[in-house]
Amino acid sequence: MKVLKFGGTSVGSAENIKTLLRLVGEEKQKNNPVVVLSAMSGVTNLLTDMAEMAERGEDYDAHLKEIEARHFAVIRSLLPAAAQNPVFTRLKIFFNELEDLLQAVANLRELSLQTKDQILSYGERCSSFMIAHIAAQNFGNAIYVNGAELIKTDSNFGQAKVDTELTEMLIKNFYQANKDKVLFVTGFISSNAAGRITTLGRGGSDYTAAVWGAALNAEEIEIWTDVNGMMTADPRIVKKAFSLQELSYTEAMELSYFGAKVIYPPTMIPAFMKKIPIVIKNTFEPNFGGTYIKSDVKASNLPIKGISSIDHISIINLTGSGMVGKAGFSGRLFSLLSREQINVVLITQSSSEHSITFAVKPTDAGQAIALIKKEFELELDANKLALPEVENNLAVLAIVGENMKRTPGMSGRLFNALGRNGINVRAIAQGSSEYNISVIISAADLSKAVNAVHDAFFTDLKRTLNIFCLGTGNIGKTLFNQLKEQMPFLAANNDLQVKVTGICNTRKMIFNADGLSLENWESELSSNGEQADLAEFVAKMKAMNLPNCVFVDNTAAETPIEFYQGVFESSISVVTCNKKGNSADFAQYKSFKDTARKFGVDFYYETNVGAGLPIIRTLKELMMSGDKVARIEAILSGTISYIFNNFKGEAGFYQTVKEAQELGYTEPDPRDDLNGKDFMRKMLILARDAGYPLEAADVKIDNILPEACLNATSVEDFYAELQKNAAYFEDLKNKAANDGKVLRYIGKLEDGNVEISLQMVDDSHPFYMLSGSDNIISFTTDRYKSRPLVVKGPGAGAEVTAAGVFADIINVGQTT
Ligand SMILES: NC(=O)C1=CN([C@@H]2O[C@H](COP(=O)(O)OP(=O)(O)OC[C@H]3O[C@@H](n4cnc5c(N)ncnc54)[C@H](O)[C@@H]3O)[C@@H](O)[C@H]2O)C=CC1
Ligand SMILES: N[C@@H](CC=O)C(=O)O
Ligand code: NA
Repeated sequence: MKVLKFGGTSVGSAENIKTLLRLVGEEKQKNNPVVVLSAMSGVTNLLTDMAEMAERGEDYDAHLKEIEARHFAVIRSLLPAAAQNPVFTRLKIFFNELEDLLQAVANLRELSLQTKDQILSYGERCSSFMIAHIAAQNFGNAIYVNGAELIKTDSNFGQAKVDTELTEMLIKNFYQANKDKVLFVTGFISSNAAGRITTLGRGGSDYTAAVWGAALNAEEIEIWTDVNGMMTADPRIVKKAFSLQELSYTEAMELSYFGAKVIYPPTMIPAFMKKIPIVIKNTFEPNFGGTYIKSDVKASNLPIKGISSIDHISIINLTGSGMVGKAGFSGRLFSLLSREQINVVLITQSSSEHSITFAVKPTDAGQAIALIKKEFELELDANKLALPEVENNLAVLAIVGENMKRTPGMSGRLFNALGRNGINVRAIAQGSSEYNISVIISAADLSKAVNAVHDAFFTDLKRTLNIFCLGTGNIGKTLFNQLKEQMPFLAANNDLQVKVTGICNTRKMIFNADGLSLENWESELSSNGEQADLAEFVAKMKAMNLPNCVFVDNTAAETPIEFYQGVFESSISVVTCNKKGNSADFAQYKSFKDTARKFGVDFYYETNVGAGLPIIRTLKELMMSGDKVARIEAILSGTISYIFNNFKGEAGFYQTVKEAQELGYTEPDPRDDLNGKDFMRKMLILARDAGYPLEAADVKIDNILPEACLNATSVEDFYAELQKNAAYFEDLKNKAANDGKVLRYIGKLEDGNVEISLQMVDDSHPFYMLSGSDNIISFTTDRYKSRPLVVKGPGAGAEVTAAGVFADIINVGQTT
């Protein structure tokens, strides 16, 4: 025999009641179930409001009418006319009684807990009476049971404690006498020895089901609700949360205690005592198999079962020598709070015993402080205790699961996820059972924290990276195309989901926490984007407070650089192809690196040198493993490389530069390539990464341009000067060709000195054979002494650059 409990939504409308009756009908084919019912959804709230309105002398009539109307609509829709009358009559009696009670409250302007319980009881009594009668029409042997008469409690109105022995006897006897019937029992309500109505606490209908299940040794207690059982996290916060198949009673208790409202925590106790499985099912999702809460849970490979949270909490800190070695101190403190019904959510105590921190609901904090001041007046006066301090706007996040006990590294994983996302932990508690680690954090960080922690533990799911991208030009656009094409690959092979959560260029900016569409981002940005404002963009990115964020700079501008520092300080990683950041002052370069390290985030800029070629990475790995760079020789301007590889025969210099620009090799301003500045930046960054604290002025640059070209004040003028100076370039070309040589613009770092020079090299030179926009770099190091380590390949162009940015983004993903 099973006990089936249906919650408010499941009894909330005629349509849903039909579904409920079908489910009960199916169960009845096997055995007559006991059916426990809640009030129709929203009715308990209406009753509470009405009681309080009456107490304040306000008019509650509209609420009463609404309750009546909702029940009567169901009766009219689900009962044939001939069968309606007795139900109408009984419900009208209920409503009259309710009105009398409310009138009494209004007259006295006083609402005791006892009266309130009496008022609330009509929610379950009306729904159960009505549904029992509808069921009787469908399958004959259904009866209404006022559960309040069978569940006996103490007189703690509002949260009564069950007299288990007496209750079990009453339930057993009643069931024995009515075995041939389907019982439709009111949830939530009970009565004390004097027969006055008591209630079992909000959510108490689940508890009623468990009490019945335990009394009758039911085969199962089914809790039918409107969600897919218990999930790994609150699905409103974590989109990727998934339903759990199995949980132990303790795990379910811990998860539901901290937030997950799916089941009322005390429900677990009667079920646990008798080892009766609880199954949570979804009335509206017949294909959902249910969450089983039971004792013989299969071994699971999930490191934790879930993350639960409470979003509003205050903490109270007590410090002082008065606590040291005083065995009775915490006893006095917590019995005082419990006596006054202040629920302590979590406690931590420092090992020096100098301080105790505990968490309470914000509404209890003031009273707790007042009580402490009174109780510890002597200690406070003697300065043995400092005045208690309250901190508000906090939240609790807890990871829960029995596997934690067996697996080392769980707390490391939790704190790493929090730390990388810049979430400050105010207090920590681990239950001695090791089923739960709880942290107190700022309420504003809760959503980010739960998502980050979910990603860190449920690694079989796709991890999410949220990227905020500056620049939609040559590189930015290509990156979006590559991301769009590679999404399925990333999902399948890297378990990674990259969401573009913000885009900004010089004109417009747009945001979407769920990810912007990569199909039509351009039209979205131009039609729905707001006016661009970089400071706003960065501020909004921070305010969105998403986990695992990356700030991607695909511009060639100086202004974004000003924001890097603050971005790192907000625990957001930076990926940039913009060389201007790392090639400005050395102090700034160093500060970026130090700040990223301090805040535990990444700073990747592989494309600063040689576009997607693995140059920065290679140098970093050499340095990290203790190698020392003796010399670097390199061709690092893709543009100039292309020009010298194609400025041959009939080709003119001006045309070849134009081609390089059209192929996407040049900087947005091609003068930066031809005047050597871009190359200088790259050499400077390499030198710095190799350990030399150089400034731009330390790099010696050989000019390849005549004075007039260097002085051009616009790109147009520049091109005009190139044309005018054609003879100069022809001359260079011929000189090299006559000697059987080629022109090469080569950078060199040796003994901390950097120079870039124009050279003519013959075929004995290792840099002779290059084509297209090839870059080449040779590292001579302690380890690569007699034969250098060489990296060579296309070092400019939108595809290879965007691919390099893409790889840097993915790398951030690897370590989050
Ligand atoms: N072309 C290549 O082969 C390589 C390029 N790079 C770097 O890639 C970067 C981008 O180059 P391109 O895409 O060719 O430039 P682009 O001129 O085509 O695009 C630049 C984009 O940045 C935006 N932008 C400029 N200033 C901005 C600001 N203050 N706030 C927001 N957005 C701003 C512009 O609106 C535009 O969308 C440059 O820093 C370049 O050095 C790096 C390696 C190779
Ligand atoms: N304009 C640059 C592009 C890569 O950084 C170049 O020509 O090398
Ligand atoms: Na590179």
